[in-house]
Amino acid sequence: MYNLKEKELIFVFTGPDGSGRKTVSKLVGKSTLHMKGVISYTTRKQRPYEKEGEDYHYVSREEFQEAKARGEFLEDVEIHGNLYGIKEQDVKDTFEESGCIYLVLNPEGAEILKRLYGDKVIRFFVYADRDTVIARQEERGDASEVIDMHLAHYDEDMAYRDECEHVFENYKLDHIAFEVTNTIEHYFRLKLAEKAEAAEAAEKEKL
Ligand SMILES: Nc1ncnc2c1ncn2[C@@H]1O[C@H](COP(=O)(O)OP(=O)(O)OP(=O)(O)O)[C@@H](O)[C@H]1O
Ligand SMILES: Nc1nc2c(ncn2[C@@H]2O[C@H](COP(=O)(O)O)[C@@H](O)[C@H]2O)c(=O)[nH]1
Repeated sequence: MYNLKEKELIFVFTGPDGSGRKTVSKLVGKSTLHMKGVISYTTRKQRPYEKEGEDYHYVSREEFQEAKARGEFLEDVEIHGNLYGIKEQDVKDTFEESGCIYLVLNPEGAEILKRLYGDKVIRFFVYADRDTVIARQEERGDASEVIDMHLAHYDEDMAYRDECEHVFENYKLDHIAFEVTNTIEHYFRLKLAEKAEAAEAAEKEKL
C-alpha cells in the first residue's frame, strides 16, 4: 500500500452514477485548483463519448486480472460484471506532480480508500434526484440498459451520503463548483497552518 506523506490528501468524489461527479471533479479539481485526477482502469466497453486515458484506461479482463495478480491495484471492484481499479503506481506518480489528488469512485471504492487512509481521505458526496440523473444520462446518449443498470443501485448509493465528510446537491454547476472549491481550499489552508505550526515548533526547539 502506498504510504501517504504528511501533506498529501486524497479527495474522493462519490455518489450515484450520472449525478455529475466526473463533471464537478474536473471543473474544480483540474480547471480551478489545478489538482491531478487519477484515471481508473476498467474492463468495460468504451462508450462513444468517452476517451481512452481521459475517462478510463480500457483493458481486457485478462490484462486487468494479470495486473491484479501482480498487486498493482490499490483498490478494485466489480460492478455489473465489469472490473474497475486504481493503480497504486498511478497514485504515487500523480502525487509527485501534485500534493493533493482526486478520484471518482463508487461508494464501495470510497469506503475502501477511507479504511486505508483515514483522515487523509475526504469524501465528497455529489447527488441529484433520480429523474434528473435519468434525464442527464439520456441526454448524453446512454443506452436504456446502461441507465437501468445505474439506477438499480441509486438508493443504495444514496444511503452512503451520511458516511461522507461533505454532501453537495448538483443542480446548478456554478453553485456546486463554488461550494466544492471553497471546501477544498479550506483543507489547503488547514495544511498550510499545520506546516507553519510545525516550522514554528522546530524553530523553538532550536533555541
Ligand atoms: N449541474 C449539471 N447540470 C446539467 N448537466 C450536468 C450537471 N452536472 C453534470 N451534468 C451532465 O450529466 C452527465 C453525467 O455527468 P458525469 O459524467 O459527470 O456523472 P458521473 O457522476 O461521473 O457518472 P458516470 O460515472 O455515469 O459518468 C454528463 O453529461 C454531464 O455533462
Ligand atoms: N471503486 C471504484 N469505482 C470506480 C472506479 N472507476 C470508476 N468507478 C465507478 O464505477 C461506477 C460505474 O462506472 P461507469 O463509468 O461504468 O458507469 C461509477 O460509480 C464509477 O464512478 C474505480 O477505479 N474504483
